[in-house]
Amino acid sequence: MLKKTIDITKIINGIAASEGIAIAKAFRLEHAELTVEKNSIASIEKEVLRFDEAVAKSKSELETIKEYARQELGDDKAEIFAAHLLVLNDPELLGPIKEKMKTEQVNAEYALHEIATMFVGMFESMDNEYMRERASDIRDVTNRVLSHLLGVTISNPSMISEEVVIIAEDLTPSDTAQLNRKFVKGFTTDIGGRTSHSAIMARSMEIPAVVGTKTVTGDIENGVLVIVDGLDSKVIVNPSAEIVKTYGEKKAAYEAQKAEWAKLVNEQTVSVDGHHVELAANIGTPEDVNGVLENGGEGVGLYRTEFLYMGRDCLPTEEEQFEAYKTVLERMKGKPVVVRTLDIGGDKELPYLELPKEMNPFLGFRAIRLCLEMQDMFRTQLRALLRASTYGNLKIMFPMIATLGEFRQAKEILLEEKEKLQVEGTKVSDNIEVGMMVEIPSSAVSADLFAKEVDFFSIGTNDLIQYTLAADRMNERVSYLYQPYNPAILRLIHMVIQAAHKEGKWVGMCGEMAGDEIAIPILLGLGLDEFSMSATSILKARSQIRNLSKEDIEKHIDAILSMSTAEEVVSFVKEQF
Ligand SMILES: C=C(OP(=O)(O)O)C(=O)O
Ligand SMILES: [Mg+2]
Repeated sequence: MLKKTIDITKIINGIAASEGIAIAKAFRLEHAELTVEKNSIASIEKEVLRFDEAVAKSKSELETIKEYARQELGDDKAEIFAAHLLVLNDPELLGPIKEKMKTEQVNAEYALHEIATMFVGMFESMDNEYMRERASDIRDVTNRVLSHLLGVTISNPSMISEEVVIIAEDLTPSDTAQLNRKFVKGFTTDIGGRTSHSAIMARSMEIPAVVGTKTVTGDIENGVLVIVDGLDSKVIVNPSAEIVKTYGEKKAAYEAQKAEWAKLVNEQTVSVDGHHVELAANIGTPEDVNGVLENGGEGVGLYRTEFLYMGRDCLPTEEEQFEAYKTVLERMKGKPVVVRTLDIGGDKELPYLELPKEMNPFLGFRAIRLCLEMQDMFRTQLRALLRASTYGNLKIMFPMIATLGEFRQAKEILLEEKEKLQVEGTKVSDNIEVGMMVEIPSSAVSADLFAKEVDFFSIGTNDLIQYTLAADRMNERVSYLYQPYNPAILRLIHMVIQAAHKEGKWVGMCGEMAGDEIAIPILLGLGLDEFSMSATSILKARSQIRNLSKEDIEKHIDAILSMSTAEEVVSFVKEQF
């Protein structure tokens, strides 16, 4: 409900979900009130039929939206609706609803609402962001069925035919897929985070978006002028003519800059003084390769394979995994693809493994520790990888290596599976590099020992920072300690690169720090060989590196490594480079 009319300029802060600036009139996307009452039913057969009809209508609508999404957004985005259709075919959801109708003699709306609320609550309470996001899928699908039962029309954002900024509590995946880029210039929501479906889709559609503002629907009326600043995480309501002018300039400058970056799509990443580094992308699914190619990625620096294992109720088979790895390798056409073996645990749970709850999951039974114990699962993944290795330039890396013993054991298992495959007559590439993530301080400190045995390192700063400063990467209350430029982190990175180069090995970085504007000059100066980041950051990073001189930065490296605080490092980099 709208709280008040605003006619003065107001700035609302949120989370930048998609870069860029949008200036247009507000369009409130309101979802119809779906009020559910509990009634007793005389003829259960008729009520079940009414429910089945509502499900059928919802399916047919979803088929239409899926087709629209396929044409406008591509196959991978249309897959979301294929997933919604699966929900509507899922006996684990439909069964309990019908059961409730029958046993309690209640109306379909009530039974649907009760069971859906139970499932949504269950997913939302999971300690895992990916699973929590699935709650919104279930809510989306079941609301569609409910609207048919209640005879209420739900909003249809594809009908928008003038330039607008969408204001919504949240955008469901079906809302987002229906957005026409020609008219929808940006959007802003009360809830959501950077990894919600709507945020991911906004980035792939390149629609500027600020999510998680908490208040936009309470603060913005239809038709009011709104600026969505997806560069600085702000929404400006009722801007003055002067602010509109300033933002018009900021938007033009950003677009001109993007057009400049786009010219670099087929260029090499070479510094002013001729030093080449590789800019690679982090991916989670084979579909993500589209973004890597569109943004001129020189390789895949981190394929997070755990997504293959998530959002399902059993382990993926060797064949399923083989197909996924083969697709990525083939589509990258001989460019390096670093596949990380299963990194489950911590914030990434697999409910079907039914592992006991731990006091400190980030310090617990996760990643390589789990794989070395659950060897059947690990060997299946390694076999799929080895079989796929002949389709491209595969490199395998193990996550969360704390001791040399773990690396040796993991490599040993890999070699055993390779030998078995060869005995069976299956071809396996002979040039697979085997490396490890450096994300635990023990491996960074002892990098000289590891460097003798690995083919490469990839520094995982997301975890390395949390373990070095003992600050949970998910806990906002200790986020002040999550400091990429802390002297301890820079010194560890320096040690790892020095140790690897001494043994003639290459070093990459696949933590978020690799795509960070402040970190890039320092990492270049420290000698990092490969920077792996989200695909949409590649062109910007390439442009930055092409304007830096490695030799120049090297002259300042000792000074940077001697600085006492992260703040000192930041102001020095801003001033110098
Ligand atoms: C890249 C990393 O791995 P993840 O974010 O998947 O833990 C890291 O820890 O830096
Ligand atoms: Mg990690």
